[in-house]
Amino acid sequence: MNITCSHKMVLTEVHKLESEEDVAVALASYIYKLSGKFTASGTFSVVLSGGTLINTLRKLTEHPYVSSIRWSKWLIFFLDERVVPLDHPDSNFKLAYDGFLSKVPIPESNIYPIKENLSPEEAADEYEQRLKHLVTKNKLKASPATGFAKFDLMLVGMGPEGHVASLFCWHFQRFEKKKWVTFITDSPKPPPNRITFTLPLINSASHVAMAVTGEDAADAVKMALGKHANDHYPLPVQKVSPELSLTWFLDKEATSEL
Ligand SMILES: O=C(O)[C@H](O)[C@@H](O)[C@H](O)[C@H](O)COP(=O)(O)O
Repeated sequence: MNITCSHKMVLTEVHKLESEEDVAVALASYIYKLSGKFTASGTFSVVLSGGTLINTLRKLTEHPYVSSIRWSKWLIFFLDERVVPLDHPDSNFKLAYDGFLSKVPIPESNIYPIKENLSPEEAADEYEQRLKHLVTKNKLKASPATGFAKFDLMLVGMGPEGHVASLFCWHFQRFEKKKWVTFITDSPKPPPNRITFTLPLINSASHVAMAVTGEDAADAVKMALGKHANDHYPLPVQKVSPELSLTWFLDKEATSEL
């Protein structure tokens, strides 16, 4: 494991693990400990990505975690979402529900999917307004540094060309400074219509865990963590810098270019 501090004093830990199974085991243990810390005195707000991340969470649905986590204190949000009905095969909510949420006792009222039957722009605005309302009602913390909602933990996956959430390299959404949630109608990863948290919202979180596995990710991992990291036109993943800690969970294939 490597530990470094960036200029923003973000603690960055890199766990280089042998296999995807080891990543799932290490991620579950990390989330369990963080959940214990937050739920001892309040709620634990968790933001989920789509993609392989949901399957990587599988250990949380098993012994010992399934019966020892205080699930009733968890609040669930979506880092990005495809603008499709919630029961559509492309929906991140459906993916998360089938693979994780239906297997743990988080109250339904603590889960915040996007609203259906809206355009991408309307869906992004509606989600942003809902987050702002939750901050006003003190159900979500706010970052004193930025005023944006301050989620306790974001669980983030990375695409092979270094995208996170639905913030893609050559798309302007990655440069958004004011909005909390924005939209894209030409996502290079299908389907095209999506909403996504913006970087300022992601970077207002307390903790971010990046779970990345497989050979496809190796080049982007090298760009982000290698000795000669590309600072000229950084990949979206290189701009992830939460308030307290950034923890990478990588398997052998993902670190093969390091
Ligand atoms: O809706 C989505 O597509 C995801 O939220 C997306 O941002 C995902 O996390 C990355 O593309 C990594 O996906 P994989 O883990 O499947 O490589």
